[in-house]
Amino acid sequence: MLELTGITKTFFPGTVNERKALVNVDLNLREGDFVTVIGSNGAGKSTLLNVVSGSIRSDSGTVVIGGKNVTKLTDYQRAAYIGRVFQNPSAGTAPHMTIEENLAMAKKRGKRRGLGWSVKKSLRQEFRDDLATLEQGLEDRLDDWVGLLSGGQRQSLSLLMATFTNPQILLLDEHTAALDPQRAASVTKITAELVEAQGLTTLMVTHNMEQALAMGNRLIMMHQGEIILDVDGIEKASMTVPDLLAEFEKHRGAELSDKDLLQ
Ligand SMILES: Nc1ncnc2c1ncn2[C@@H]1O[C@H](COP(=O)(O)OP(=O)(O)OP(=O)(O)O)[C@@H](O)[C@H]1O
Repeated sequence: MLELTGITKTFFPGTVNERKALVNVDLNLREGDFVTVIGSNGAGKSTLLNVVSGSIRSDSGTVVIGGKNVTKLTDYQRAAYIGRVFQNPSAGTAPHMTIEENLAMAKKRGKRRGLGWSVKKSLRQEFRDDLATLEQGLEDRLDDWVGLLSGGQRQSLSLLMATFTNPQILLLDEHTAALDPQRAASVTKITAELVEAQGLTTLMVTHNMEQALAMGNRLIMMHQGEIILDVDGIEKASMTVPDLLAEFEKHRGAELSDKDLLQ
C-alpha cells in the first residue's frame, strides 16, 4: 500500500547546519499494516511522515501509494490518499468554523469542488452518527465552533475527519502527546477503533514505548535518519519496553539518557 524506496532528505546540505534527516530509507507497508514509529528526538520520524504526505519533497527516492507513484505530487494533490493528525490539537481543525462545517470540509478533501460547506439533512444525520461513535457528546453540538472544544475533543474530531474519506494511508504524528493521560487514553482507544473498523494502513509516531508496543501489528525504530528495527506479528507482540531500550542502546552506545524515548 505504501512503498518508500531509497528516500534521502538532508536539510541545509553543505552548510554548518547540515542535518541528514532521512538516509536511504526503504519501507514497505502492506494494506492494513498499523505501524508504530519510535526513535529519539531528531531521528527523522516527522520527516518520514512529511515525505509520505508530500509536505516535504525528498532529495531522492520514490513514494508509491496504492500502486501510484506520487513522488512528484504536491501535498494538496496527495490529499485524497492521505489522512493526517498532528500533535497540536489546533492543527487538524478550523477553530472559527462549526463542527458541522469542519466535517463538511473533511468530506470534500481532495475533491475539486467549491468552498461551500452547506450540509443536507441526510448528511447532517450521518455526521451525528459518526460523532456519536466518539462518545464525547459532540453529536449534539454540530453548530458549536470547534475552537470551543477541549484538546481531546478536537483530536477526536481531527481523527474522524482524517479517516472520513477512507484514506489509503493514515499518518498520526504524536497525536496524543499534548493531551492529559485520561484524554490521551480516550483518543488512543478511538484511534484503535477507527483504524480497525476501516482496516486503515497507518503510520503512528509516538514517544511512548508502551503505546508503541500495545498498538498496531508492526513497530519500527528510527535513529539518525535510518530504520534500525522493524518487527511485526508475534515478534512485536512478545517485545517489552526493556527489549526496545536494549535495541536502542545497541545503536546508540552505552549512553542511555534520552528521556523522550524513555517516556
Ligand atoms: N524544516 C526543517 N528544516 C531544517 N531541519 C529540519 C527540518 N525538519 C527537520 N529537520 C531536522 O531533521 C532532523 C530530523 O527531524 P525530525 O523532526 O524528522 O525528527 P523527529 O524524529 O520527528 O524528532 P522529534 O521526536 O524531536 O519530533 C533533525 O535534525 C531536525 O533538526
